[in-house]
Amino acid sequence: METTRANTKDMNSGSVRWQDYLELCKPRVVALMILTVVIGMFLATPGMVPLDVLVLGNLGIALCAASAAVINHVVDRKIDTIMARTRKRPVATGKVEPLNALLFALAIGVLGMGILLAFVNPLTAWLTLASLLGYAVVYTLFLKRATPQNIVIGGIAGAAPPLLGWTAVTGEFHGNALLLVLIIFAWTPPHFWALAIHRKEEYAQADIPMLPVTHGEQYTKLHILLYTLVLLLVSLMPWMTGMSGMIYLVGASLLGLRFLYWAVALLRDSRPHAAIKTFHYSITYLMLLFVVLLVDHYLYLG
Ligand code: HEM
Ligand SMILES: CC(C)=CCC/C(C)=C/CC/C(C)=C/COP(=O)(O)OP(=O)(O)O
Repeated sequence: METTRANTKDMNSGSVRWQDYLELCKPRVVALMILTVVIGMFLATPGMVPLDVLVLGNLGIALCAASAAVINHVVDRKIDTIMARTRKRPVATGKVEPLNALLFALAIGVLGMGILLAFVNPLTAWLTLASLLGYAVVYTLFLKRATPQNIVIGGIAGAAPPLLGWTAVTGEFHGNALLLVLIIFAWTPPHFWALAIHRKEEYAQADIPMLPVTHGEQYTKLHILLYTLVLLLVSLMPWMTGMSGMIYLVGASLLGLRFLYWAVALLRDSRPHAAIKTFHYSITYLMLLFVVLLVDHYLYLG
């Protein structure tokens, strides 16, 4: 038994590659976050974002977000082995030792914070650290295992990136930046619960109290629809407040109505694979919504 475990470990740790460390950083999630950071930066100023803030701000924030993602892999290594979606992750399989992953998280986290403190500003650095701890510690270690509202509360940390971009440029809070945070906050439940419906059995097996497990699929689908309605309303606020113009109004409405279509299809079970399709659409939605915000910012038609 011992020999087998040692052999497996040798086999796994012998083939550690840099791609394993990259995977621990959840690069695609961080990439979308950085898109919202960049757009938060551009919306904060009528002109050009200073190049040093653009490059170093995004680098620092990305390193901290990646650090949080690595810690998430370490904390979740046991439950990750139970779920098919996460079973092959480098720490879960033993390919990367938890201690090595933690040291990696510490290194990139300290580097990210150092960059933000030295070259951006302290407000952005501390808000980024709060998001890092909010996700890696508050959400992953406590909320995820404690309540089906885990992702609603944890969503505050995930929603912060556009605010981080804004403060990186201006050094202060602004209502417009908080509107962008509110959009991602309202988007998170439909984004995640759609996937959680699709993966309900796995979460149940791992004993994680995600909403479809604790309250059933129909209840979750109803809440996805309600949050999608809130999202549609909140996404129109940049236009209502005069922050964005007609291009944004049209874009946000079309994207939001499409989201609503999927939320209704999911509730009525009228399309095959509606849950996973809603999840995929949520990502396209957020990406396009922020692109439209940027286009509108520079081509403002009133
Ligand atoms: C508490 C908040 C959030 C939760 C619980 C959550 C949950 C998840 C989960 C479980 C996945 C599947 C990952 C996988 O298959 O390995 C996922 C994928 C994804 N999430 Fe989220 N998410 C949250 C917030 C965000 C935010 C704020 C963003 C970006 C702004 C984001 C962007 C993405 C992207 C791009 C993917 C696809 C990743 C891929 O294809 O590998 N998520 N999310
Ligand atoms: C500094 C900063 C901006 C930090 C942001 C933190 C961050 C990377 C948030 C990602 C959100 C996310 C993918 C949650 C899923 O975790 P999960 O554990 O529920 O999903 P999993 O089962 O796929 O690991």
